[in-house]
Amino acid sequence: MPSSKIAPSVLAADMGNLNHECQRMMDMGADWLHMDVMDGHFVPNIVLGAPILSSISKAVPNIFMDCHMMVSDPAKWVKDIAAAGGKSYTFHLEATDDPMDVVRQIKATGMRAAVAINPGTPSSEISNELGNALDMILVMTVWPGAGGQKFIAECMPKVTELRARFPDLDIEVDGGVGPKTIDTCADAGANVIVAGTAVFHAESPQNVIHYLRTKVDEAQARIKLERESATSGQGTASQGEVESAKHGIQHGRGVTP
Ligand SMILES: O=C(CO)[C@@H](O)[C@H](O)COP(=O)(O)O
Repeated sequence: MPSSKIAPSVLAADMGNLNHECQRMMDMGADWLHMDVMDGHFVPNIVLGAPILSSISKAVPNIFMDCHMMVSDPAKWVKDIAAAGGKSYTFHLEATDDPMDVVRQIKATGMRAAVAINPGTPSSEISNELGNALDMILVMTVWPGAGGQKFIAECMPKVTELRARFPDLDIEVDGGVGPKTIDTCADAGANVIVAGTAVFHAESPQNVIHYLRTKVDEAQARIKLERESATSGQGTASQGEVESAKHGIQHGRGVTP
């Protein structure tokens, strides 16, 4: 069962104080920091880049930079982002005709490899061969390019389909995700949660991070139970079993946060 990971999106941070903002989120319990890199071509905006990421990785110990590359030429930036301290490299399926080659180049640097799909791209575009070569799939729940947009709930069936096909893969959602939309994401099977506005602009980012994590852990326990019931031929897990799985989480048993 993939563990929950909460990744505040730095796009919503105070851009003049990035080192401090990243450290603040680490102190508040973030697992990863989601770094949106935009080239002004794949999307209309220009944000971040390897020199800035390098500076952050030197200033913030133990940071895990989850780099979301909204760029037209994904292979071009692989080595630079790795050298800057990137730990995970997500490129857009829409930006390349040869995703397997980009994955190979990412893996050669030691980074984790991930593919993102836009709201208009069906999950069937991710072949089994590609999915099995990845560490993570990112299902965009807004059109990429800006923070603070409205969550597109119609993307959720893609998360459900991908979770069924790749039970152990990290599946990330990004865009308009926060306390009001986490249930639908978690129930569909997402375990990596990117949240920009909802976390950085919260009165208590710590509480929001904790809430998002709890919702994912509960849903993952339920999904696991349902999968086990289905494979053991016992049918669907009873409501009592689901409740007891949740209880285990609330009391810190059985599930690693
Ligand atoms: O990649 C993107 C937007 O292109 C996201 O990472 C946003 O930055 C998420 O921001 P919120 O919708 O959570 O404010």
